[in-house]
Amino acid sequence: MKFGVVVFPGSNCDQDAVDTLELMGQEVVKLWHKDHDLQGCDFIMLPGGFSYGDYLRTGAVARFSPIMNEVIAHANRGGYLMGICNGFQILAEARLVPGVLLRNANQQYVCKNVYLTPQSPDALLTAGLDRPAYKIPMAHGEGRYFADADTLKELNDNGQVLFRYCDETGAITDAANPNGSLENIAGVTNKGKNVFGMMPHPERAADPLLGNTDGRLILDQILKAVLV
Ligand SMILES: NC(=O)CC[C@H](N)C(=O)O
Repeated sequence: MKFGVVVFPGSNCDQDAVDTLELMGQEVVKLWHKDHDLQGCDFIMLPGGFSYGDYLRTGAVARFSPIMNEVIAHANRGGYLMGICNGFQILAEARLVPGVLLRNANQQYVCKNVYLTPQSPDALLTAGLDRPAYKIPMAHGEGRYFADADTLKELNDNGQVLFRYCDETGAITDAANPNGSLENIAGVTNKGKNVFGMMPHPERAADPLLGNTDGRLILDQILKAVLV
């Protein structure tokens, strides 16, 4: 599987994503936001950062970058696409996943480790995860997931919630919700389950040198797509 990591002006987790995917033994190229060529990549990753300085709303400008035409076409063809943090914000702005990311409830940028419990029984990213909780770092100011009641019902009914914030035992509590996200939602997928968005950063917890490899356990799930 060939991976492409899109670089927008203001991306700052693109190299973390590349390093992690290389650590996982994958072929990976960077894709410049002004290009129109996905270079034959099977899996596109939108990395974290502050694309276009987070002006207007996070992800609102990047969503109109030239390469997004091809990224959207790729997703609409059923191609795999994942957005992490700012990448998730861009996916939401592009309406490739349901819902929006609002300013954190405490109005602050929050940077800390959180626990995530996998929810979707049949999404590529979560179906094979068997632990109650994974420790993953988060770092954002606009990560409060929100969707209207109908959308929320649809997400729950279709198994489109990927992760919820929880405590270290996997219990989904208000105290474990770091940003006021609706129903502790930390990540969602689209109806076709080929587009994944999550706020915390698995790629920052994937190298043993960094002392936490829970993120690697999550990202390894992607590789199952090559085996089927
Ligand atoms: N690490 C990130 O991608 C977070 C930055 C993001 N633009 C924010 O909400 O603050």
